[in-house]
Amino acid sequence: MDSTLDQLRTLATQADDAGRHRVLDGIRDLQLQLETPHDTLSRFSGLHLEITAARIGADLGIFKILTVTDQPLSTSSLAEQTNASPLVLGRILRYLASIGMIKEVAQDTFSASSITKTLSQPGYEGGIRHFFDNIGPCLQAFPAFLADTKYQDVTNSFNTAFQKAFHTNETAFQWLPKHPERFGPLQQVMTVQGAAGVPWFDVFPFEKEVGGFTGPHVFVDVGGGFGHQCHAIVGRFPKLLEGKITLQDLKETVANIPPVFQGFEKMVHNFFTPQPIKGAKFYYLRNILHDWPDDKCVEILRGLMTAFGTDSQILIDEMVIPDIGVPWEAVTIDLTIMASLGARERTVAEWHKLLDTAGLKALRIDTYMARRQDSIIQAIPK
Ligand SMILES: C[S@@+](CC[C@H](N)C(=O)[O-])C[C@H]1O[C@@H](n2cnc3c(N)ncnc32)[C@H](O)[C@@H]1O
Repeated sequence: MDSTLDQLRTLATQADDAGRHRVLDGIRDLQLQLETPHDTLSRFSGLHLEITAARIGADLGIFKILTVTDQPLSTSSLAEQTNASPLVLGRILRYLASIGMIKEVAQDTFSASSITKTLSQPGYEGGIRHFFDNIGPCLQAFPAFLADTKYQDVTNSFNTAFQKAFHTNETAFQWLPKHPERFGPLQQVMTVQGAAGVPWFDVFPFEKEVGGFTGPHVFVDVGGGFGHQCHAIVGRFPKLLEGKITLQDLKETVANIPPVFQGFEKMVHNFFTPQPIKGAKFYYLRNILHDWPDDKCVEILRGLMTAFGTDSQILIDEMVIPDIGVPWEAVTIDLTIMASLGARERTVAEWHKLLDTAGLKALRIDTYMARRQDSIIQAIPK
């Protein structure tokens, strides 16, 4: 048995990303096939608890303490550092160890696993808080929301499970910025979302497409969050981009950008108003259109087109989901944004239709992450 597991581990660690996922998917399928009804029920019983315990671990700073210390710590030492009762903490620690978030190395003694180290970083801690605090209540409200609305398509960002969960008439992106303890984690997790794998500008021929463009604005990251994409691309193409790259987002985002993200101008801009930077080469939208139903996407795209010069184009950085066999990560996001935003992930046909309605056409689609079909859609006027 151990040697079979070792073989699988070797196979996964030596494979490329697609191969590693094939191993992971195989293990997942096998696990489901081997489950008894009791196992299925046990798995269900832990679904909410896993993210709840992660949230408690993050609140107490357990992941950071174990990562920074980088050596085994006893429950009593962790209790002292966190001001938690050793009795409560001990039970939480043994649960976290049982699901691999930390490692149990001896009785009442714990150390950091690779997952602990991941969860100690701001982006992933943001993920814990975002999924627990923002997404959790939406998913709790989702079944009743769908029943109330007779299971009709959810295409109105003012009428989703979000409004039911948070007792508001505002959209998520109107309400969340007024609640920094919830909006900050959303922005943090965006900085690491899709961070694995090849950057998009290694696949899309960025340098060639800039060509002989001489205007003052090469790249505008519209709704770019904390500017992690601006930071990455100016680092790769400093000569092309220094002084010619701008991040735009809501004022609550721009005011809180961590200093680690730098090398670009910052501008407060609401993308439902006309674009103030005229004639840029690229207007870049990453994970923006998947947050909105079609009519709102058309508004955003048309707002950008008011600023177009002769060389301007829009780069849409999104999933292009297949018609069949959509990977579970992609459908997870699809249902999450349906519940919280009234939005959707789109197939290639749906992208073409959306662009056509806005008066655009796709010149090319470059897929840079095969598994989720994360792609750059290069769009120009029809
Ligand atoms: C899903 S996040 C994507 C962030 C970033 N582009 C990325 O891919 O990591 C959506 C972003 O849109 C911003 N946003 C939402 N409504 C906006 C608006 N009306 N104008 C400008 N930005 C907005 C949010 O603040 C957030 O940064």
